[in-house]
Amino acid sequence: MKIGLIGCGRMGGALIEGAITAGLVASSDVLLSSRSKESAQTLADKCGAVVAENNSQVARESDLVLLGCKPYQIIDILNEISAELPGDTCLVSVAAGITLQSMEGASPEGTRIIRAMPNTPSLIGMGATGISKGSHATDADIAIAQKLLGSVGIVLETREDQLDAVTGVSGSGPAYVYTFIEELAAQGVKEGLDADDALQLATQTVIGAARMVEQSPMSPAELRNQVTSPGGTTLAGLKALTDSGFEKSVATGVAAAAARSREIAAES
Ligand SMILES: NC(=O)C1=CN([C@@H]2O[C@H](COP(=O)(O)OP(=O)(O)OC[C@H]3O[C@@H](n4cnc5c(N)ncnc54)[C@H](OP(=O)(O)O)[C@@H]3O)[C@@H](O)[C@H]2O)C=CC1
Ligand SMILES: O=C(O)[C@@H]1CCC=N1
Repeated sequence: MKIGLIGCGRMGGALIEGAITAGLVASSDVLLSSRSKESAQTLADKCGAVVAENNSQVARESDLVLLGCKPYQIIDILNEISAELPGDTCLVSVAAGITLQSMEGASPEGTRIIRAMPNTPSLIGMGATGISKGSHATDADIAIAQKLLGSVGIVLETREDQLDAVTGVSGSGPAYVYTFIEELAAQGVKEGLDADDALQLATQTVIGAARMVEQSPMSPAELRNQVTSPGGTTLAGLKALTDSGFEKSVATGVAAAAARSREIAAES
């Protein structure tokens, strides 16, 4: 199978590197194109893939084309490559908010399209992705997309109308977690820790707690209870967090990202 990537940025690059590293595709069977030759060449130097002349060559010569460009570029790129698609190509888009219907409308009749919402921990094989099937895509296409995206993390198939929620939770989620780690460490410094120590402690705490949720049979609420002694420090910390709107902040953050995803869909 030949895989093409149009748009050699962070997300597309991570997915292609993951697929090659996992042995899903040989690097010589991966074709790359980007707006600038430099981006495509930089990725090719890292993973051994081949730089194409342009987007059209990628469309012509690939069995599966991964669209790794920004949401506002997707429809223009589909218009640019449509005439070159051989007819049995499967397209996989990672663009936030760009619906299957709008992509199908800008592609030749019958084009098989999968819409995906990955996240940047895919760069280290720890991604979380939601995927949805377009009206012409087959179960075999979903299986290939599961393998491609599964080479860099977990993949859940969802309804397309759930992808805005996926974006709010896991697509944008890493940024919320980075902010949390930053704040945890910053206050640790104010409480007397050295900056390096505070960042290490905050980071390991988030990794450890996430692993506990993943590996323990207990719910997050039960795990929280285990940390919280009556009259102790955690209770004091949790009360202050709630009083200053922590849960509400997280909820409004997720809702705003999901709403923005719906807004991009309405604009496209
Ligand atoms: N970053 C994230 O956390 C996530 C991003 N996404 C989605 O992934 C997509 C890419 O985002 P991200 O990787 O962050 O962005 P980047 O800016 O890193 O990558 C976008 C790439 O598209 C290329 N590009 C622009 N115009 C064209 C064109 N006309 N033809 C071919 N390539 C083009 C750019 O090329 P060049 O470098 O040569 O200028 C760039 O490399 C977006 O649609 C986003 O919604 C989805 C989930 C998470
Ligand atoms: O911010 C964005 O639009 C992209 C999509 C999800 C994460 N980053």
